[in-house]
Amino acid sequence: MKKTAVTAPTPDQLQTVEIARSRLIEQGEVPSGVLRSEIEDSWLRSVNAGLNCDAPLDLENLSKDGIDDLRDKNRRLIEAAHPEIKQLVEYFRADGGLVMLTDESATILKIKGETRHLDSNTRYALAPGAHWGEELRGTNGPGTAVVNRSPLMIRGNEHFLDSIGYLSCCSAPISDPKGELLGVLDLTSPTDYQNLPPNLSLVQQAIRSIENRIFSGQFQQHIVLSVHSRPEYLRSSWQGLLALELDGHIQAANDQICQLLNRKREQLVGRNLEELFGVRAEVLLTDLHRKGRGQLRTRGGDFYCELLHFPNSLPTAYKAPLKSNRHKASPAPLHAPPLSELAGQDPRLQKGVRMGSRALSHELPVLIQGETGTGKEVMAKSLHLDSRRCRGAFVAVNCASIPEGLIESELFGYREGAFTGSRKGGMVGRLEQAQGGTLFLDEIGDMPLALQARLLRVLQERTISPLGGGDEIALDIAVICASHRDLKALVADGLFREDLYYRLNGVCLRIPAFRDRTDKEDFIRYFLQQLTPDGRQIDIDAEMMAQLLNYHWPGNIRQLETTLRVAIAFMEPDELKIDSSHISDDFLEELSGQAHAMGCFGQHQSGGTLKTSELLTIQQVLEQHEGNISATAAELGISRATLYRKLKQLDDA
Ligand SMILES: Nc1ncnc2c1ncn2[C@@H]1O[C@H](COP(=O)(O)OP(=O)(O)OP(=O)(O)O)[C@@H](O)[C@H]1O
Repeated sequence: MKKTAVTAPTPDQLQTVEIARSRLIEQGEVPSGVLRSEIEDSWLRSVNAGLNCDAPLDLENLSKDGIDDLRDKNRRLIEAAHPEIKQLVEYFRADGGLVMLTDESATILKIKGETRHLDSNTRYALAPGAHWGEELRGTNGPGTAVVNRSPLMIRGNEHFLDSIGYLSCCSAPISDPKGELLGVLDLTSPTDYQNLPPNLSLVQQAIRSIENRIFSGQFQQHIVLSVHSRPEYLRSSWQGLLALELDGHIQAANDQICQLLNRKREQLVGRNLEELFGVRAEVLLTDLHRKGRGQLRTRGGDFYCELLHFPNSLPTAYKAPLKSNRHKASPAPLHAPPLSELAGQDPRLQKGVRMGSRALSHELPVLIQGETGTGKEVMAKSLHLDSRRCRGAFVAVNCASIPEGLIESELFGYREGAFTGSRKGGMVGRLEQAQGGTLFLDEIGDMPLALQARLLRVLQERTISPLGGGDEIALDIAVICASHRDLKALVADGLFREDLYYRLNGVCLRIPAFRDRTDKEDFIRYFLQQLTPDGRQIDIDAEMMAQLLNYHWPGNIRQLETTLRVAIAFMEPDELKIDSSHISDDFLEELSGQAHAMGCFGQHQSGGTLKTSELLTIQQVLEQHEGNISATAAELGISRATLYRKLKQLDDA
């Protein structure tokens, strides 16, 4: 998106527009060099299109069927823009703001906000299905933004038509990941010149969030990285985005990353990560899975990056064993291994899934605890598919990733007036979406305290009343929660409500860290088979297997998955055994580094490899948290006292 410098007009400038307008009306010509250049160009185009300033507004809008077709065609855009439109409408309601979304030809798809100040002709012309192309309505926010392909504001009588001279617009184009125009977001309000520049910034920020959402949605089958030169902007609306193939080829880049790297999109797309940043994809991915954050180096400076999305890895072979009629009534097919396969041969996991399954059948909530990447969400899905609610929806909510201000409406929904079947103007919350099925609250430890009280009430009373009032709805859902943080420790620190903890904790399942599973070798072979796309029978060389079994896997199954997928990708079609040539140098170094460390520890310790690997993990997590004891203890799921005790062992070792 091009940058635009905008300021509020001075009284002189406003008078200049008046004079230019008189010239246009009286002499039929646009004076040169008097108006802002984008307005002058647009007025000229309007005159050349044969328009007059007093042309009528009440042109024919699209029929209802036409509007439905248009909305169908633009469904992805409408859904992606929904949260920002809602926020802007709420923010500007008191100022008489109207927020509209148009398609790429400036036809209105959606318009929300205050219309009381509009005259009836304008109200008719500002409705879904009305076309605001510049050739029809002259200079106007959406129409001119479509022509200019850049954000702009149009102040009062800079509009070409006299009849809308009492309005001002802030408009900005929305583009897809290839840079193609999708539509325009526009904020129209009664003329208030002083506030226009900040309003335009808000619209531009909303556009960035919408484009990022479209980007992530479109590249579900790819690796998506969030990139920025400053870590605090990762995962924000300012983030740069790159979509990659597993081998590091860049499939798409958003506007922000082009600006950050000072490159055109075509200089990024189609090239390999290694060419641009000197790092191979598998090395970066290993790093990202291990540390959560990586670095990309360029001559112009270093950039931080985080993994936003890794493609859903469960291949078809993995999805097959589910009973055939389970998904019939599900809103979307859900894939997860059957409980027996999920538990493998590990007795603790086997007991865990038995208890979880029993708890759900007795309508008890299930709490799943385990380090990141151990498979908490997979376990929740498998439990759901094994339960009597398997035909209902499985609705997952990540409490850590929804902004605090939105989590309440996301969970409980809201309504405009009472609900009838149509949900116009309202939103069905995630709790209600899970009706008849299972609600999975991931990272429950990150839920804000105020909302914890509301959730507790819902779980006790089994009813919800969406924001905005209306009838209560009786809930028939199973609830599974998960957290990698030790909820008991959070309760002790006053960060999690004790009553909610006991309410959620019908049964607590602890998924062991991968390093602690007793069936590691079997699982690695089983998983390898599931991940091999073409059904080849791939095996692992004995030395390599020994190293994998000794490794401490801080990223657990998620990290194992990346390692295996990368290894498979680097095998020649006729190769059938994974050895060190298929593993990145970086990871090999880490594997052998650990082997060395294990050897050293082994000489001094009688506790054996489990103990050693535990200490190594502690050391690593401690480093990640820069020595912060509380954070390390929370991540490891142990108390601070236990951590101190274990650190003493580390010193003694
Ligand atoms: N038993 C399993 N079989 C196959 N794949 C699994 C299994 N467990 C986990 N995975 C894979 O490992 C990855 C991480 O799993 P999942 O997201 O369920 O972990 P998590 O514990 O919920 O992680 P986080 O705490 O980071 O949210 C996923 O890609 C998932 O497909």
